[in-house]
Amino acid sequence: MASNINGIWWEQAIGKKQELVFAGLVVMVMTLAISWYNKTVSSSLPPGPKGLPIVGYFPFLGPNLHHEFTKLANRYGPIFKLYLGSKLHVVVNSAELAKVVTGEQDESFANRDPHTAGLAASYNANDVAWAPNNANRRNLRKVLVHEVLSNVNLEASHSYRRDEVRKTIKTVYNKIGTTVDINEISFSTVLNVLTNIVWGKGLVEGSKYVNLSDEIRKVVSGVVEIAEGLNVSDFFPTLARFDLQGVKRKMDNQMKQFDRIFEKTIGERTLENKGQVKQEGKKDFLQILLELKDQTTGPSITMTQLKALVVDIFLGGTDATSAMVEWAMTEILRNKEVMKKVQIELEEIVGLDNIVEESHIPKLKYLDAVFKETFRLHPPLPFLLPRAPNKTCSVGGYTVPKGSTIFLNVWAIQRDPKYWDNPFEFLPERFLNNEGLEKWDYSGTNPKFFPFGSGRRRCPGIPLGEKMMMHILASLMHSFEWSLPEGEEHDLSDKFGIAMKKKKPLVVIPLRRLRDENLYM
Ligand code: HEM
Repeated sequence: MASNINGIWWEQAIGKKQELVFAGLVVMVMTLAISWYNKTVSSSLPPGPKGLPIVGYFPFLGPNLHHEFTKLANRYGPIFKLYLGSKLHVVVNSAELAKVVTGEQDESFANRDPHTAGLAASYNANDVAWAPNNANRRNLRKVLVHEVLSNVNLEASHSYRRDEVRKTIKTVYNKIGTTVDINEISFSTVLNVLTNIVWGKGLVEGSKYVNLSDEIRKVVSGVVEIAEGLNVSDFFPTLARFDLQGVKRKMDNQMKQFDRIFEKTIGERTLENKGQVKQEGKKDFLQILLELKDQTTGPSITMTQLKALVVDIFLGGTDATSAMVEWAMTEILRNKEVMKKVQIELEEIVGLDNIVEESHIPKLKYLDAVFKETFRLHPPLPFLLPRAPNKTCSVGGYTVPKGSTIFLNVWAIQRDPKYWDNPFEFLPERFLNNEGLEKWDYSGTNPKFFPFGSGRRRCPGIPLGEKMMMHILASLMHSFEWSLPEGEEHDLSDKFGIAMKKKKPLVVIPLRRLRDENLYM
């Protein structure tokens, strides 16, 4: 019995030993596999600067990320990586590789990884800009492009844009001889245009007309200010739930203000619509969206998507459009030859006894080239909106892991001497002379020039943005002569943000240009 027990014990001991050896072998193989994986995968990651433990490359970066990344591109080449906190970022700096990301592999790269502020400002990515590339987003984008921003709707809403531009010209006329902040007046004009296009006549509370633009201006400015701040949680996702800097809390508060405006306007409109037969013809965006929400056949949207889409329109439309008017005007005023050509074109196409109408815009070829050259040198989103691949991909022979943050450095590409002669000179003619040889438009099909993005995530607001910025700038240049206050000089310094703006705002003095005073009324 004892020997039997001993035998069993021995067999068990041998069995245990074999298990231990086996377990040891498994651990060894796994360790080797992990180290092999780490070695091969990390060595196949793009090159890039080494950072510090935990914080990564953060401490070495200045506030103007587009300048910093372009310096790194000169050192590490067309694609480089860097860790910011614990997150891997990959920066693409050549037209060839941008084409791979937004063309050949666009489907994999068409996702976003929204930061805390973006998520809170988009009703949890229920919008177009921050949503992952799923069926909901594709449906909503179709609604935005084909239903809301269709040619017919844009045409139907042209009087809103005309009225607001006329009001701005009148305001500037009343300030003749004094200073005008170009970004400020452009931002107001765009915001008023968008408020009118979205809400039509606005809101009547009791018997009082409520000016929605003022309320929306406060919220849009608040949202932009919060989103522009650096949020540590975005770079250390494990800390996100603590909301250390209160970014989520502050953004949620701003969004409550948006929501309050929505509740009031949607409530009032729903009451108005009750019992009314659906009207065809001129409708504001709110009406179009409410009808889609109630639609039982064809494309439809939820109430949350409706609100998120309206927020996208305000946030996407205002800052970038007004920044572009300011940059373009700065470049015109500091390049006397360009200014002369812009004025001659306006005299020929519009005439000094007339005001600029939207119908003139397609004929203003030189001004169009001025805008393109301005977009080349001062793209308002120098890295577009960051993307995040939904699977591990290979770009330029390097591994780009799933979920990493991708910056497409359009700022560097559009100034690269490899693609552009005299890249730092402001030469609108380059967009005219090459006609027929190269396609220059905002569609993103030319990988050397894609300030509105490219591929599935390209900006859907191009037709509206283009109409607004051309109309505002053409009207300002046609109606007034402009000069800097005495002793001031033009300054091209920029400041990275939601939209890249001038560091020093363009503040200039208008003088009357048109003969007939009535044209300013
Ligand atoms: C001059 C004015 C504008 C500029 C420079 C601009 C620029 C951009 C850029 C660079 C992107 C990112 C594209 C990418 O990641 O590939 C974008 C996306 C977007 N823009 Fe614009 N935009 C302008 C006007 C507008 C307007 C007027 C609207 C709305 C009516 C709008 C709505 C959007 C939306 C919803 C997205 C997200 C698209 C997506 O992720 O699928 N933008 N815009």
